[in-house]
Amino acid sequence: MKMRNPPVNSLSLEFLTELLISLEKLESDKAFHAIILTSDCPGIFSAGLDLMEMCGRDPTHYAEYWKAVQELWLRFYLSHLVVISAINGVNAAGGCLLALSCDYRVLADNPKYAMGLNETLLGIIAPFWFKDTLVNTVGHRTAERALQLGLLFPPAEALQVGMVDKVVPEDQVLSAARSELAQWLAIPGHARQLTKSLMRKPTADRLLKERDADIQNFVRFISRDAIQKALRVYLEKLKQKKT
Ligand SMILES: CC/C=C\C/C=C\CCCC/C=C/C(=O)SCCNC(=O)CCNC(=O)[C@H](O)C(C)(C)COP(=O)(O)OP(=O)(O)OC[C@H]1O[C@@H](n2cnc3c(N)ncnc32)[C@H](O)[C@@H]1OP(=O)(O)O
Repeated sequence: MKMRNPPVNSLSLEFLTELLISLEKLESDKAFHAIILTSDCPGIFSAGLDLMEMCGRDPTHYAEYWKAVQELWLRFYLSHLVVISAINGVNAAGGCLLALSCDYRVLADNPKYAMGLNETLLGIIAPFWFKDTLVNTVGHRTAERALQLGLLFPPAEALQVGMVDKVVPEDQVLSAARSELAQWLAIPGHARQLTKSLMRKPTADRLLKERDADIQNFVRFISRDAIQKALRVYLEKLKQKKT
């Protein structure tokens, strides 16, 4: 699955919906057993959630957007398919969450390709299920420091803290993902799927039990004047980089 939403693969409502539909199609076709998730945007895996969806819109839109973000995470996190990410670019926040929801992560060795949950740098907060997904991957202490400081880890550090499983030269990222896949596909499917569910269901269940409350929290939080201002300032900084 090659993500293509130029220029930065930001996860707009339309793009989230496309990803969700593609994933559902693959999952319902018995011929498919695995997905390699990668990007078609040079140097960028994903810039994360689309800030334009969270800025200057009305509460109904925020609720619809957040429901789609939840849906995509639940679907990826609990997918019965083997999902491996071949991370071939910088990967921030919501994009990093997608990669963390995969079964295995290969990252291209380029110091520009940092990844992490950098929400605090924007003046916003990673929700509990983003946090839980990171804790499940790198452990509590590393997650606490990474989340508070909004750290984006370059490849060597991402590997060292366990945020990715392998770092390879840029031109080998897809072939490394394919080689890894062979090992996962050699395991009897039902045993691997049930084990994945055993490991992940408690984390997913927490959101499933509190989905509506989580949407309401998001809408309340994102609608605050101070948060809207912080997001506008951040977007402005991104645009000013060019001048
Ligand atoms: C109580 C709590 C309850 C609930 C929680 C509440 C709320 C918070 C939850 C929210 C969780 C949020 C998750 C997120 O994912 S937020 C997004 C974080 N992403 C980032 O910080 C990345 C920002 N982007 C960049 O750093 C760079 O763009 C990047 C990816 C390094 C690429 O750099 P470059 O190639 O130089 O490209 P540009 O910066 O020039 O960008 C091109 C173009 O794209 C626009 N853009 C970039 N990122 C985004 C984005 N995430 N959304 C929308 N648009 C984006 C950028 O502004 C440029 O636009 P232009 O019009 O100038 O061409």
